[in-house]
Amino acid sequence: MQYILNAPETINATIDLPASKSISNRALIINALAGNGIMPDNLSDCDDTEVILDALRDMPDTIDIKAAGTAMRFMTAYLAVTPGTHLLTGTERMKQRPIKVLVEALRYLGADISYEGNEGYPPLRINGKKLEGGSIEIPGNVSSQYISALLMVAPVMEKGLELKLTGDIISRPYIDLTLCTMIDFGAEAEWLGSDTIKVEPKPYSPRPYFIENDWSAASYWYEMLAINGNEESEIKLTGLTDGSRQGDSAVKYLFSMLGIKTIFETREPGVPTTVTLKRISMASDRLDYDFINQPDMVQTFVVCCCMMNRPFCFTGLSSLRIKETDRIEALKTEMRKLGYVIEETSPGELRWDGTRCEPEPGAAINTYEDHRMAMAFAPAAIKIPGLRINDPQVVSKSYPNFWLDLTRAGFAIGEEAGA
Ligand SMILES: O=C(O)C1=C[C@@H](OP(=O)(O)O)[C@@H](O)[C@H](O)C1
Ligand SMILES: C=C(OP(=O)(O)O)C(=O)O
Repeated sequence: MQYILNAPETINATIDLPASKSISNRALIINALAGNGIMPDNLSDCDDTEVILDALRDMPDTIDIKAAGTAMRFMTAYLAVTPGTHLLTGTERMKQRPIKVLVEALRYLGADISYEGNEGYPPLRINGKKLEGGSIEIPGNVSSQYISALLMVAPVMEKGLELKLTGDIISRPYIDLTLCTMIDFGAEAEWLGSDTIKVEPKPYSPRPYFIENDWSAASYWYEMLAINGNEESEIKLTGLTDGSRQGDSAVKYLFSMLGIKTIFETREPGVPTTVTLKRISMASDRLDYDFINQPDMVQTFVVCCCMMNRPFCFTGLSSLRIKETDRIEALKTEMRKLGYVIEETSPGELRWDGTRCEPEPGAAINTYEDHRMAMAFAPAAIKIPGLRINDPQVVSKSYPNFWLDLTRAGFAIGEEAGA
C-alpha cells in the first residue's frame, strides 16, 4: 500500500498522543515481576507494547515479539528469571539485530539460554530459573536495552546486581528511565559514579501506575509546525509531562532552535498536561547536535532540517545501523530521492552542507519496516505536495493512530493499493 499526502496551509489541531511505549514496556515487565498487581494505566496501544502484553498474559511455548527491540531484550531477561521453557523469536529483521551482549551477561549470571539460529542473534531458547546475580561488566556502547533488561530483573536475583558499563554509554536517558520506573515499584537501585549501577536484592511491590504520553511521537508534530512556517498554525499535544524522564522530551529544547516554543498548560512536576506548540522567530541558521542520548530523533531532525533548508552535522549515531533498519543508509537513500545529498562524513556522523541533487519526480519514500521512516518523512509533504509513502501501516509499531491524527490536522491522504 502507498499513501499520497497533501498538507493544509495552516495547521490547527489538538492531538491525543499515544502513551509512551518505553514506559509501557518497562511498567509491564516490572509489574509482572511484582506479581502482576493492578495493570498499569494508559498503556500504549502500539504493536511493541501489545506483544509484551500478550506474551505475559498467555506465556505460550513460542513467543513472537515481531519487530519490537525492547520486547526482545526485556523478555529475554524476564524469561531467564521466570520458571518455564520458551522459544523467543521475532521478524526477519529481529533475527539480524544483535543480542549477544545480553545473552552472555545473563549466562554469566547463571541463565540457561541457547541460540536456535545464528550465534549472537534471535531466536533464543530460554529455560528460566532463579539467578544468583553478582557483579558483571558489559559494554555500554551497543544498546542500552541490554542494560535496562538486566537492571529490571536484578531485584529478583539472589545477590542483586552490580553492573559496570564499559565504553561510551549510549542512550543513557533510557537507562535512567529504567532505574526510575524500578524505584517507583519499590526497588533499590542507584548509580555508583558515572559507569556503575548497583541494584539491591529487594523485591518489587505492586502499585497503581499511570503512564504519560510519548515524547518521541510528539516530535513529528514539532517537525510539522517547524516546516509549515505559518504564523497562524498552532498544535496542542495531550498528556505530556514537563520534566519527563523520557530522553526524547529534549525535543522541546531542540525545536526551540528551529523556531518552536513549547507552552505547558500546567506546570505541576510529574503531572501530564497539554502542551501548545507555537512558532517564534527563527534563531539558528544551522543545527549541530550529538544524538547519543536521543537516537530515535535523528530521522525527525534530518528531514526537518532539509525541509527548512538548515544545514546540519549530527553525531552520536552509531546505534542507528542496528535499529528497525539501517537508518543511516535509509536516510541517505530516501533524502536523495527528494533532492538532498546527506553524507556520512565519519562512522556515526551525518552531515548536510546544503548540497542538492535532481529530485526523483513523483518520489515514493520506502519505509523499510521502520515506523520512524514513515512518520519523519510524512511532514515533508508540507514542502512536497503529493509526497508518497510506501507501506504506511508500519507506524503501528509505536503510533497506530498517526495517519488518523494527520487527517485530523487537515492533511489529505490518498491511497494506492499494491504500490
Ligand atoms: O529502552 C528503550 O525503551 C529504548 C532504547 C533505545 O534503544 P538503544 O538503547 O538500542 O539505543 C531506543 O532507540 C529505543 O527506541 C527504545
Ligand atoms: C529503535 C526503536 O525501537 P526498538 O529498538 O525497541 O525496536 C524505535 O522505536 O525507534
